[in-house]
Amino acid sequence: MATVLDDINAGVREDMEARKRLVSLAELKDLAQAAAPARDAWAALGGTSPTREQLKVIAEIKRRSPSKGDLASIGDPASLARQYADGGASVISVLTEQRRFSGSLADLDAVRAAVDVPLLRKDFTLDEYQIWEARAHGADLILLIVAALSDTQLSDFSALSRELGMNVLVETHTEDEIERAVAANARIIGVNVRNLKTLDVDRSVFASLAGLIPAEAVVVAESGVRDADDVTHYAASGANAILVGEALVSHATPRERIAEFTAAGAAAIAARS
Ligand SMILES: O=C(O)c1ccccc1NCC(=O)[C@H](O)[C@H](O)COP(=O)(O)O
Repeated sequence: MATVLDDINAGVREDMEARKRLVSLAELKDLAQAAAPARDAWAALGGTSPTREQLKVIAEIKRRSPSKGDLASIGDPASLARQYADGGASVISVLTEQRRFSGSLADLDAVRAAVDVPLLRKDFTLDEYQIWEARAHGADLILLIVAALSDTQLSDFSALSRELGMNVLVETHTEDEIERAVAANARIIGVNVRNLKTLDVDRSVFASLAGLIPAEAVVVAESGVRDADDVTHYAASGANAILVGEALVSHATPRERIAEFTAAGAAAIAARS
């Protein structure tokens, strides 16, 4: 039986084929080569810090989702991105998937023009075309979901992203997926506590898997942050960064919310050492 992730990916493929008819790969390559160099998301997430005593926040621009429906209208993604940057977000994640999340590459362009913070193009990457597209639109980091890719795709897509100067967030949800991420030499590894095949959220998944990730990698806890207590739980369990969508887009003052999460994370990291 097809999973939620299979259905999403089928729509992503169809939409990508339509874009390919409008913008050829050759044109995208020209645009990517003309773009300003990618910003260093690895450093922004503390990858170069020997102590990693701060919890980094990846703040997501997310209008709707398969699990929750409409979250926020976000008429001006650039304005939201500026609030995220002012609050201290280390990376801004822009969901560009259209059918299920109401995102677009236009959102990525608007956010790129508004902030200097490294940007994650958050999409379901299934083809090298999307990697060129991400770079052409100013992304610095792309998402690879292990559950959706073969080992060959994982390593080929990672290699292409690196050639283009971008970093890769490799998303996992099981022990086996972490092994595959590590085998692909991933250095930013996310554990998504949302099972993308069923949409169940189980925050305990993070603590049970984080310890399997090598110490050199930046460890990202993805999804399910509701409040500072969840941040404390992830940071105490080994997170170097958190990826937060709903709790920011549905909050009246996302800037303050990010500062609150950063403080909660730093306190938990200090307590763990
Ligand atoms: O959010 C969903 O319902 C979803 C469903 C299927 C595939 C992916 C999905 N979300 C992508 C994400 O990973 C989240 O947007 C991200 O981790 C932030 O999650 P949250 O803070 O819980 O909004």
